[in-house]
Amino acid sequence: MIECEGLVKIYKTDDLEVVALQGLNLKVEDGELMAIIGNSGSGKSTLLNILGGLDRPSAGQVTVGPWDLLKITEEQLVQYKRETVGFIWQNNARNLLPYLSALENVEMPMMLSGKTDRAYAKQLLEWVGLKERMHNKLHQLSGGEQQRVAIAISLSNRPKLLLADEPTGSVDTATSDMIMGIFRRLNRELGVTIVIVTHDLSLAGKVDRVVAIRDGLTSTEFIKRNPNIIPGGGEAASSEETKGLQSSVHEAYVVVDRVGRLQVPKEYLTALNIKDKATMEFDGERIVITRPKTLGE
Ligand SMILES: Nc1ncnc2c1ncn2[C@@H]1O[C@H](COP(=O)(O)OP(=O)(O)OP(=O)(O)O)[C@@H](O)[C@H]1O
Repeated sequence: MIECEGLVKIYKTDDLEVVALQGLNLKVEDGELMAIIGNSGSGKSTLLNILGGLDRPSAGQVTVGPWDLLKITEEQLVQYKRETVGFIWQNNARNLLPYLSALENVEMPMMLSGKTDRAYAKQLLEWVGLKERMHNKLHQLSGGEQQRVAIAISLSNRPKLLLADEPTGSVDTATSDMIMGIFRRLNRELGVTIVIVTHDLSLAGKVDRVVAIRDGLTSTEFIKRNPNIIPGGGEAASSEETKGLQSSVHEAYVVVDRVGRLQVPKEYLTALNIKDKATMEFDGERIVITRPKTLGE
């Protein structure tokens, strides 16, 4: 579904250049329910905005299904956003129309693409648990309910890919669990590929795979353990921001890209006082990285 290779995004302001993504690699299979985690400023939203067609990449490769998002024309981008991808933000108020009912809100994007389907709109609201509230105006609904309307809206044009930026960021735990339950059901029953961006580690246990981003690069991957496999290993990629994921649920892997690059967690380097050089040895089974002994110590 998604393939990013060497994806670069540079934001240019008057006298400053920010490299938000610096050659990121990511592959997401059709029908996956996965999360991207990372600290503030790591590039998560930048990546999601690119995948959602809201922002243009600077270089590298990024494809979503048949669409090449680097080469896509403005016209095709409109079609892509309408047909392929659905988007959910943390704060959806700006995307909802308060003077319309929940049902009318869900029908709005259908109308814009000329395919109104009331029965499907109602079904979506039923799926998100708002069957009884569909005729209520938006302002009569709670924040959590509005968030669920937003999920229904994001699915109104039957997208194959759903992108969610901190979808549980401003709701309580019960609502957050409910939203994750809806995602899982949509994923299992409709086969929608879902990518969630979050800094909330507790969401991680509720998805099949987690990819950690650090400094605009994918650094670590956590894949749900097969319960039949006896736990062991998986310590290789732990770091401060992902420590909570070293649970019995996920197995951790450090991401090695096609040319053999990987990221060493900053705290490992600090602990060993490794700055710009290290010694690497292969002992037949392990690759051992140590502080260089010959460099002026
Ligand atoms: N429009 C922009 N112009 C300039 N710099 C930007 C812009 N958008 C993001 N950045 C910078 O790019 C980097 C990555 O930002 P991004 O919003 O993708 O991070 P994030 O991981 O989503 O963070 P958060 O969790 O705080 O939203 C940051 O250094 C940010 O300051």
